[in-house]
Amino acid sequence: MALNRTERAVAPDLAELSVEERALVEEEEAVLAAVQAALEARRTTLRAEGDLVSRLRDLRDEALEATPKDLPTVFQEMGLVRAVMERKRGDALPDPAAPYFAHLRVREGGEVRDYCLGRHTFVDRAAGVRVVDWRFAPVAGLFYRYREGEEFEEPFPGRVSAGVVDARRIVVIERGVLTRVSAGARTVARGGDGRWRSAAAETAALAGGEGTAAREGALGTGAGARGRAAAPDITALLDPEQFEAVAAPADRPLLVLGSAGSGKTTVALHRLARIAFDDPRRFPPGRLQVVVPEVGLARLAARLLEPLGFDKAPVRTLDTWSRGAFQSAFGAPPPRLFGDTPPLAARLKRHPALFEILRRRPHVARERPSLSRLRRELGDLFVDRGFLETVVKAAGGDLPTTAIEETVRHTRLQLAPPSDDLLAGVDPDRRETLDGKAIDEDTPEAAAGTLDPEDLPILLFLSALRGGVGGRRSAHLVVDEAEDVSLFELYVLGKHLAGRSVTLAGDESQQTFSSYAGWPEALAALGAEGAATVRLETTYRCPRPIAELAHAILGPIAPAGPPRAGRDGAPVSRFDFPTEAHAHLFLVGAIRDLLEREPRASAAVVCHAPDVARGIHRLLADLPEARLALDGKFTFRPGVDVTDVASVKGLEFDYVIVPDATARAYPDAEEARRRLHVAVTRAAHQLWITVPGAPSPLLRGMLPPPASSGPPTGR
Ligand SMILES: Nc1ncnc2c1ncn2[C@@H]1O[C@H](COP(=O)(O)OP(=O)(O)OP(=O)(O)O)[C@@H](O)[C@H]1O
Repeated sequence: MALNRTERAVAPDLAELSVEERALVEEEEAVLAAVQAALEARRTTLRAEGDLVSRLRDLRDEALEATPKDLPTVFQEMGLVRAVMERKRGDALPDPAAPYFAHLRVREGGEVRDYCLGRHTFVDRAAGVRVVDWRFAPVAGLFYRYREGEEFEEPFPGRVSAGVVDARRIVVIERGVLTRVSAGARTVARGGDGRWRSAAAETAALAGGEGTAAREGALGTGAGARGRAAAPDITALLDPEQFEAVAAPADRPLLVLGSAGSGKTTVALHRLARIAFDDPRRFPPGRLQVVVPEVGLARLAARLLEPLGFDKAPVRTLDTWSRGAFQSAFGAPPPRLFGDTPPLAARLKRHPALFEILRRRPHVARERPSLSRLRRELGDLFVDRGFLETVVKAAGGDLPTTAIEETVRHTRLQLAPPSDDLLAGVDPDRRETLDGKAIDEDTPEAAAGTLDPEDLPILLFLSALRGGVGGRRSAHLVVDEAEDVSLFELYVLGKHLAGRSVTLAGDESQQTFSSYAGWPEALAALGAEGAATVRLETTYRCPRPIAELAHAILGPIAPAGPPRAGRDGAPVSRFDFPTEAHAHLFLVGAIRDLLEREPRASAAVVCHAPDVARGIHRLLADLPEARLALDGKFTFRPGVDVTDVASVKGLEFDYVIVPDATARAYPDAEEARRRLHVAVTRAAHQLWITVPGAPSPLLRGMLPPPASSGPPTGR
């Protein structure tokens, strides 16, 4: 039987696709081939420029030895070579291994044009190739604002362009090879075997067949399996709402709100990149600043900024930033800090009530007070019971009265002279204990002569209030996870900003300190009143079952309205055990199994406290892919990070295990609700919860598995 033309033409790697899907892949492969050929041609020309450089060098040598008669000819040729070089020099070219991440085809009048969106601009008009930087306003506007098939009208330089979006595709190119194409709801991907499949078929193949993917009781959904095409570049995925926030005018402060995983960090960092692109003279890299509360998020933000063009990322944690600001303000590094502020004293020192009282306090000094005077003043306030009572009262029940005594006692210890001073005449050897430690280490006296980390922003605030700040000012500032940034910190950050170009991103449901005062108050402290506000509505990180559970965990403090999850996903699994030992053994087996099956996956065991993390990590210590990641020390490599809630804010993992959802770890209290909510919303694909002992009341509504079935074994 004779084959018709279409059947005969099917290449084996496209055989599993429908006719439309095949056409899609063939079209995108043609676009890629054209871009790569044009890039290769340009590179050849630039290589010739290398020849020109050596020719210029030779001509210089000739000029040194040339006779006066020959000299004009040599100079003339040097001039010619230089002119040719100037003409050929272009900006950095796109990387041929991944030259762009999206393709847009527009029809305007009778003319059809293809644009590829990438991180550099490269145009070869003769070849019809236009790779355009995503930050370039006119084309980006078309790509992010319109869907395939829609009519558009957008201002282009000097004209208004109107037409139809013929094609809008997101592509993944890995090592120069097209591996994924999405057009609207349709996605096709190239598997590890080189064959193209539709995305649904791809998932089933990776996870062992339809119906078994992401099944309850099995850890892993195939997200980290070998041979799976990479996910699209996040810059290609920005939704219209996110793009409007990214494109918001540079000089108006912007407040970005949204639930966990709705893209707040993504938007804030893309906005920074776009602002810097639009006006590089006003916003050079050295005058951009990103400040976040935690080390883990600082590391992540630096990684996210790399593809946006920032090799040396301007990211700092609040702690590092305030140390630097301290040095600028007082001309000296901060004094010795006490690492373990009693919790209630720490809460009081970060509380909005204290900020408000200090802000309103009349002060008579005309000039900026010295550091020692400010330290004395602060010390006096923190041992003044009357003053502290006013603060606690102003906190309206948010601070217990016991905070007063705890603060007074702790400050007294800090104000005492250090034992080094008292023991000045004593032989140094006798100032050590038997185990070689300083005589007051691990004793209450260790606080003597120290400040708390929480004191630095207060001192900076008091200093700024009375005489400005030192150091260079930023041209644009991003503050992420702003719900955990105190008003003192925001005030001082604001004073270090040259204008009003700032993005504040946060989610009040994720506050883990007592410092959150409300967004209007935060903006006022920062000096960013009148900010435009955008509330991102879609939860992208977590699939629906996790987003719904996270909402239920917040209970009475959840925002109104259920979360809008971007996609469906594996159900959340809960396993109950009589003891911690049983639970740990089970988890360790499941993790070992996962690492074998999905070596490219990232997983996190998010414990309520560091000592639980240390215990679980000991059971996995023989695996190089299992890392204890406390204090934000994440490497973002595949494998499993065993960590605690305090370290994971702002981060995400393919799979998350909460190993200790007990009533003791997560009681029915607002703080526990927020902490468990932060833990579960780190999961991008699947969430497991184990309960060793009495279950947390926050899991109400999430039924344990039927007793008869019991937890599955890890292997
Ligand atoms: N439009 C989008 N389409 C698909 N994925 C997106 C989109 N926007 C963001 N994401 C992805 O969602 C995840 C969460 O984004 P991001 O970290 O910016 O959210 P967030 O709101 O800052 O989260 P958190 O509140 O937990 O800090 C990231 O993996 C990001 O790449």
